[in-house]
Amino acid sequence: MNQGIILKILSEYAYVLFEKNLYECKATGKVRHSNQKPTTGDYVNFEITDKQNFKGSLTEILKRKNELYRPRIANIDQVVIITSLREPILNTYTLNKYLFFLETLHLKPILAFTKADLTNQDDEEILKAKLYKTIGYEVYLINNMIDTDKNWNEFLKSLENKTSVFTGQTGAGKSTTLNHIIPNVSEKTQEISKALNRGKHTTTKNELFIYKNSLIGDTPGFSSFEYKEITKEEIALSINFFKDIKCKFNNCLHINNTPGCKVIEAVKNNSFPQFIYDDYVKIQLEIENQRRRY
Ligand SMILES: Nc1nc2c(ncn2[C@@H]2O[C@H](COP(=O)(O)OP(=O)(O)OP(=O)(O)O)[C@@H](O)[C@H]2O)c(=O)[nH]1
Ligand SMILES: [Zn+2]
Repeated sequence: MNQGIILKILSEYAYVLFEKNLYECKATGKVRHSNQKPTTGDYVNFEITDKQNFKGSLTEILKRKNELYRPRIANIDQVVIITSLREPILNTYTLNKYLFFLETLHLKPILAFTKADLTNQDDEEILKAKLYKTIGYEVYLINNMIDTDKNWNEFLKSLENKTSVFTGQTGAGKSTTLNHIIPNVSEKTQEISKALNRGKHTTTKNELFIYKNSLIGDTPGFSSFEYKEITKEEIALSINFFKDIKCKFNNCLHINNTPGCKVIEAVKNNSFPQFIYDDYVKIQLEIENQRRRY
């Protein structure tokens, strides 16, 4: 019995990483009949059935610590939200939407701002990006046009020994950043596929790539937010920086000028960024309007 991790699923096969090799595994009846479907990121027990051709059979899916549904990836340590500072210009509303969504799922967000080379130090976008640091997030300003610099090395460090998933808007630089971390990532994947005799490499939308002791998943972004299942209260209660402000009202949504609300006070006396608060209010309204439609 061996323990490995599923890097991708293609038709009825799960590709399991074990001791630096990828094994093409089929699920045994026991797994097929359980109500758990093998998922990218799953830790699994499997038996090697053909050592030479790297084939095996899955015998058990181990308990998941968490799971994203779109894309389907399990056991995520952190989600890197990739946002461009320029081209397209910083859109904090989309960023904050991702951020709040992750907080309600209790997934750790990391903020990577790309295209730093297209900005100047005192640009509004840079100042905004840096404000996220002051409210407790890990923030990295990235330039993919040069090989490496201090910021880049720090960003790489944040990925060590973890399973990270990249997400972000179209054009933000997800693929470029992944290729910067793992040069020729698609060719490398192809080599593994060749060893498995599967001829042509097929990419899937939820695949984990290997970087040293880490795994990284590039996703097309949470294409549609599942805000439908999230309540206004859940968001208000999940956001870590609001927890730190400690509003004295238990079920406060921190909106509508609620008298005595500590969050609103923090915004008024500039100890909390106004632009993030404004996006928060917008998102709360959006959820309210969504509800009305049902
Ligand atoms: N100047 C500059 N351009 C960058 C940087 N990072 C990415 N780009 C460019 O931004 C464009 C979009 O990058 P992609 O990596 O394709 O973006 P993506 O997020 O994968 O986009 P989708 O595949 O549509 O989701 C490309 O032309 C990249 O060369 C950067 O740090 N600086
Ligand atoms: Zn409040």
